[in-house]
Amino acid sequence: MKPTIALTLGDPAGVGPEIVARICHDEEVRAACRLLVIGRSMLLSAGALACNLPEPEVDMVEAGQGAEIKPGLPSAASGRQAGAFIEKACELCLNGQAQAMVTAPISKEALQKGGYADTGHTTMLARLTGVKRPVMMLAGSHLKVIPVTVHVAIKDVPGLLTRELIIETAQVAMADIIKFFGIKNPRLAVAALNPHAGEQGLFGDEESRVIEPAVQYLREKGINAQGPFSPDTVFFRASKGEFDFVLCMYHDQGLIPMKLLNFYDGVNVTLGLPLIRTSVDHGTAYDIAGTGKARADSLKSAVMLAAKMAKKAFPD
Ligand SMILES: NC(=O)c1ccc[n+]([C@@H]2O[C@H](COP(=O)([O-])OP(=O)(O)OC[C@H]3O[C@@H](n4cnc5c(N)ncnc54)[C@H](O)[C@@H]3O)[C@@H](O)[C@H]2O)c1
Ligand SMILES: N[C@H](C(=O)O)[C@H](O)COP(=O)(O)O
Repeated sequence: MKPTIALTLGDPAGVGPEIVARICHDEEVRAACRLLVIGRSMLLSAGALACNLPEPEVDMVEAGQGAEIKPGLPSAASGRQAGAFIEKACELCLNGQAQAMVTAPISKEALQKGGYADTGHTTMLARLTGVKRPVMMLAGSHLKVIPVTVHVAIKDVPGLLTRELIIETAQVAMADIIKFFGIKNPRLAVAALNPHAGEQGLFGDEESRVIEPAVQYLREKGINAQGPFSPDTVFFRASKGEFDFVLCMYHDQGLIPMKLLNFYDGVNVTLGLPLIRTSVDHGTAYDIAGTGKARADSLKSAVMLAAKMAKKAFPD
């Protein structure tokens, strides 16, 4: 049976309604899964109109309160709706009405203006499902990266990086990667924090103090982790096939190379949840919202991957 995918519209002031409308007309997507769009039908219609597409014929679950939304203008109301769509999709996955959820982009600022304390989907879904350590993975055909610290100020990164956090992040990620992606012994490269991996302590000691002991522990536990490697070359090496995944010490360390190589078809996957969630790798693109210019490739990759993961988790 085709898995049902709960697909949220994202922040309604962003490009979400447009890319969702595009996906609803995609034959390959329709063959791989049953889409269940979560949002407001008026928004989906407006997205289709902006893209010059016919009204999508798709199952829909109405969620959120009605509000006046203007493309390109995020607000408390758009954030509130975006949050309600995520809550509904999560609920449908937890009660078995959907086998996976895929999210169109939201703005963390609008979400917070809308009354949510979360810093994005990842932390919101962790809160809703009672998970302590959700793990973000950005997966592209050339590069797959897993940041250890995520939406935090750069000045806070060294203080947040602990041996335990690195170990837990890697263990959660590897467990789900083995389960969903069928890779038996994933080759995990661990990036250093400092230039040239600290150059033997000349430029910082996080490598010897925190990262090396974590890698050592992971290896003792049977995880094929290597490093810490110089951040300036480890992504090149991984992109050429030497490693399957790179564990990164902070958000931009991993997401810059990943988006540079895979912006249009990259997928954001949340690991460690009791449900399957994938998302686009791009943001709300307010600068082009309402113009019909947004590409739906990343959303298509996210839906196709979610369908594949759901088939693995819920075989016929
Ligand atoms: N999955 C998510 O929910 C997610 C992911 C990343 C960023 N965000 C949020 O999005 C907001 C805006 O972030 P940003 O401006 O840094 O990044 P962005 O990805 O929204 O935009 C960066 C540039 O890429 C272009 N772009 C983005 N998506 C595109 C698409 N599908 N087709 C064509 N061009 C596209 C935009 O027009 C813009 O020029 C922020 O609030 C951020 O937190 C959300
Ligand atoms: N760091 C993610 C990215 O750039 O793709 C992103 O902001 C989305 O985060 P959530 O999945 O937590 O909303």
